[in-house]
Amino acid sequence: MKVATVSPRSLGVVSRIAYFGPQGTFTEQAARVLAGGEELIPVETVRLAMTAVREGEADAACVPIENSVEGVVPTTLDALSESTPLVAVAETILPIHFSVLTRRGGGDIKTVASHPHALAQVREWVEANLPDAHPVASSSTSAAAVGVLDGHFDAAVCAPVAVEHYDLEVLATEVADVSDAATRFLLVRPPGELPEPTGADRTSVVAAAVNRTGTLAELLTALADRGINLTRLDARPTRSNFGEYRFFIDFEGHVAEPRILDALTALRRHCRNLRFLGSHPRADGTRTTIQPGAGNDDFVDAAVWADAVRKGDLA
Ligand SMILES: O=C(O)C(=O)C[C@]1(C(=O)O)C=C[C@@H](O)C=C1
Repeated sequence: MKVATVSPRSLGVVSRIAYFGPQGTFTEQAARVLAGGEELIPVETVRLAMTAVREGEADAACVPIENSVEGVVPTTLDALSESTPLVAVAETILPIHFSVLTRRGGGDIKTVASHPHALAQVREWVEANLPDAHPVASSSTSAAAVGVLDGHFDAAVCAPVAVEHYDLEVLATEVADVSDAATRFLLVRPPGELPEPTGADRTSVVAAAVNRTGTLAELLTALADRGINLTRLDARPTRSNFGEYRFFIDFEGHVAEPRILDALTALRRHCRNLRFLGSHPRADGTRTTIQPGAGNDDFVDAAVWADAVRKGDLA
């Protein structure tokens, strides 16, 4: 994955950013990239970071959304689809490699703790280098460091900056089973003014489709028919009825474009519920692919033609 960052163009009034902490997480670094001079507020979980925004204690939240090795962060998807809507206004992608931290002068390493996404990215390293250590899940990489300080675990798999916050010893650096691993982070806030389209944008929705034959195919066809390229598709259970799913769909383009607006209205017709999760510039800068006949001008021309036909000016 190409790694780059994008400054949010249109953040409006954002002065307090809640982030998935505590201090020293990768998410804190992402928040620093996205924030500029804003006040950063560490919060224990992804859901609580979004709750802080929903309850007005923060103006925006920085949360991890997907990792190139371990995939999507399920708690982020679930928290985005529940309660009052939040929309993503910016994203950044960070390269991910870890440091392994232990207590100063600590003895045998029997437990190694971290966020499940982090443990999944260092499984081979742990098997090879700490064969007697049990992996233990913690709420975040920094929470694992706190756990080592408190004597709950023997080692923590952390972001390299964690050592600046926690008085621990560095056992290893540059730890990663996949050397070019990366995680994408979002800045989310309540619906309002959206960032300007740049030609290299991403739009996200969560769709609760009607439970009958072919509905997912209908959603995907609505996008394919308009020449819109998908960048991610995930399903999460609705939690209410066994076997019922919500589909999280990311695609190229911005809601300010006629072709994207046309696609959204088509998706809306096929869904029990459709939530818009934002349009913002892509961190990797990849420009939107436009298929022949599916450009914004094509959509505008076609709408003008249809309107003229409706008015009896054309046939
Ligand atoms: O615990 C952290 O440091 C985080 O920021 C979370 C998180 C994740 O959710 O994937 C972020 C990046 C890494 O991939 C590992 C953990």
